[in-house]
Amino acid sequence: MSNKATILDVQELDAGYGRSQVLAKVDFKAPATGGIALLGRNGAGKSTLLKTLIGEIQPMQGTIWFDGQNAHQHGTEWRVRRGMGYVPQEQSVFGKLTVRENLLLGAVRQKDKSGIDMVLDFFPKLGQRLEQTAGTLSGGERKMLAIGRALLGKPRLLMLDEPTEGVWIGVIEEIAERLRALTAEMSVILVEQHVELALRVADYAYVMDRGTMALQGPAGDIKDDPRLLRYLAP
Ligand SMILES: Nc1ncnc2c1ncn2[C@@H]1O[C@H](COP(=O)(O)OP(=O)(O)OP(=O)(O)O)[C@@H](O)[C@H]1O
Repeated sequence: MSNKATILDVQELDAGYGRSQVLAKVDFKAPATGGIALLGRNGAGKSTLLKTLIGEIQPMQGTIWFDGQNAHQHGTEWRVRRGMGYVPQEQSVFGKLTVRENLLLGAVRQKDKSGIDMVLDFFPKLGQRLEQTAGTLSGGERKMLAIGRALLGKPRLLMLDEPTEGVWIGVIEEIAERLRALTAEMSVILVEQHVELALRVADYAYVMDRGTMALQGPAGDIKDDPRLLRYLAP
């Protein structure tokens, strides 16, 4: 990785569910700005890693340094306040509330609501749907709304778990372009099944295999690495 300032530094992380260990000795870093792709076949441990980083899962071992502080002593709220943003894989919008109401909830801690205009500039499609309930949006629009809400928290590290899952190809490109733009301003960690797209958005990539980090390097190198296909094969 380049010598840009590091915002996230994960060392020898073990984590899992109850007694079942999923992650083993995971080392992972993210710079203050730039895109990181997190790849690997189904079940490799990508979502588990993001959930551990945001504090939904307590690590069994290892350290998570975020912004120079040991996040271990702190829960999800501290991490979000300190600048972590997280868009989970599962639906993360309120279906019965309108687009506007969903965004207002994302900005609830801010006195200044101008962040909402910034999100609408960023995803103009949402502006056309402001009074529509989120449950009536297309899959792609819902993903945009979830990303928009996360952006309202003014994250410095944005973690996205499969933001293009179930989204129509035309909208996938729009989301990818937006995420690429965000990498200039913040650290973006992207878990994706669309490998080619992820490697376009990201500058650097990690590939997981059965709970371990199997491969890492600049996105351009990983794209051409013959081992990539092996780690992605079902
Ligand atoms: N809540 C849970 N309780 C127990 N085991 C779980 C739980 N969630 C995930 N696992 C297991 O942890 C392992 C890693 O799952 P994880 O969701 O992190 O993989 P992933 O790489 O994100 O896969 P996908 O691409 O399918 O989302 C899998 O074996 C999975 O069955």
